[in-house]
Amino acid sequence: MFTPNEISTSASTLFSAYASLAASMMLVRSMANELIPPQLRSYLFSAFSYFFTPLSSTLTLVIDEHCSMVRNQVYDAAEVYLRTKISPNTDCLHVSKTQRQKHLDFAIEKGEEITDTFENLQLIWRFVCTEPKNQYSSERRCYELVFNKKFKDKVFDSYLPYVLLRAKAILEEQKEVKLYNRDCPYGDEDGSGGGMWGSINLEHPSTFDTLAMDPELKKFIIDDLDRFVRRKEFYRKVGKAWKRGYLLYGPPGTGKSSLIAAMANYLKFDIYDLELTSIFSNSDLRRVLLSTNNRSILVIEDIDCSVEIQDRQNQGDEYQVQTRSKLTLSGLLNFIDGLWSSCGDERIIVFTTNHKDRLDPALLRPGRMDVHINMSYCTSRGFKILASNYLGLHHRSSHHLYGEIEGLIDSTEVTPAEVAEELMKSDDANVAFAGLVNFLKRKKAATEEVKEEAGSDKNEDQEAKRLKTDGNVKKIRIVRNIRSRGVRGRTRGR
Ligand SMILES: Nc1ncnc2c1ncn2[C@@H]1O[C@H](COP(=O)(O)OP(=O)(O)OP(=O)(O)O)[C@@H](O)[C@H]1O
Ligand SMILES: [Mg+2]
Repeated sequence: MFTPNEISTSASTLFSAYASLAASMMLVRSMANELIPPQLRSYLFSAFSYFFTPLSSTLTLVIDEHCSMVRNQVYDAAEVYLRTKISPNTDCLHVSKTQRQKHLDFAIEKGEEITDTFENLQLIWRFVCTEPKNQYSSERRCYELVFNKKFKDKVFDSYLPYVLLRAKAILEEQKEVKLYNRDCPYGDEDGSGGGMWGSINLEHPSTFDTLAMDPELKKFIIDDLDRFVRRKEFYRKVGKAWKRGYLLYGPPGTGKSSLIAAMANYLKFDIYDLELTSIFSNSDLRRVLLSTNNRSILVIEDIDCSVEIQDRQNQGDEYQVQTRSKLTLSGLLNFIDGLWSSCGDERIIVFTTNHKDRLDPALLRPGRMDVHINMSYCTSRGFKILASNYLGLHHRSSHHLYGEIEGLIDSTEVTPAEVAEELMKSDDANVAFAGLVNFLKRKKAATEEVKEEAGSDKNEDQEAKRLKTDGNVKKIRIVRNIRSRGVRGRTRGR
């Protein structure tokens, strides 16, 4: 133990030692200033600082907004990722929302810090903005990521890849599916200047849950889409372009367009709705298709009506010259194959038609449209989905007309669109179901009548053929007249 006297003596000794050290330092410094040239002096000073400053235990990564002229993906990912890490300690935030956005966007203010933890490792993110150097340059923005040096490898190998992946997933979740078409060729609604394609948000509410289809077919389509999106490496390995073609065929109102919307909503892929009648040449088509993005669905509706189907092989030279610059179906198919082979990833193309039998065989060739989907008339299994969605009736036992409707639907050619329309007529299940039963009965009767007429026409033709071979033309005319009068009479009488 020291006495107060001893403490005071030691303190004054220490103070005088420090004072003499400081005086000698000043002396050395003033001598150095006189003797050593300024450049050498500054070099010695930095070397001195290097050796005598305590070593920092932290490492700071600077993540700039741009690398050369292009955006830095790590910066963009950090911006998205950090939105989900805003803590109650954050003092200032930027908040924004454009007219088309469904959710609010947050961003931290310059100078703000966000703390993150990853597998017991603590990291600090700091948003830094530096004023432009002159009027020609712009503000420099970057994130600084600060952490303990000894975790450098973990940050590079695990944390940063994790941030990139998380940001991608967050963007996917938030993505608003867009519908592009060429009706407004002066840019999209965000004002981003799409040029060839204008876009609006796809507001189509169709999903696989709302689609009235046989459950097996629905499952097959979902599985096929899932397999397609996860097979990037497979396509690369086998040397095939990463694309998939679907041909949807069936009568109007069976849900072809609804299925396309459901696919887009499921995959979060944008839709490019291509009206081929607005394309006049192959070069036009090339320009338009090259300006579409990856992870999208290119849709060509009513393909049988869109392009004149020409068998080019059978045309003369003159014809070839005339049509060289025009768009033909085979030109379109060859181009799409070529385009996708050279650029573009994760592309889906969908053709729809009401008449599969009228399509060019080139389109149906194996390998061209990978999946052919028959969108058929409504079945009792499809009705189950509609009754559940429209009226909340999930079982046959939930309404006394349910069973009768199922029987009628399975024996009548009625589209899901027609059934849906009847179900929408009232919120009261009794009224809606009674209306549907009436509609189905009328439809069934009309269909049977048409079949009957077709059958009698067929018989008539067969008989006419027989009479013709007998050389009795007069008799043919008589038979025809009698038959047609008979049929008309029956029809009117109903
Ligand atoms: N399979 C279905 N499931 C649920 N709703 C359907 C289905 N099919 C049709 N609908 C209803 O009918 C409407 C019209 O259907 P959609 O436009 O999808 O038919 P489409 O097959 O594309 O007809 P088109 O050949 O005339 O283009 C849809 O908006 C939807 O309300
Ligand atoms: Mg359609």
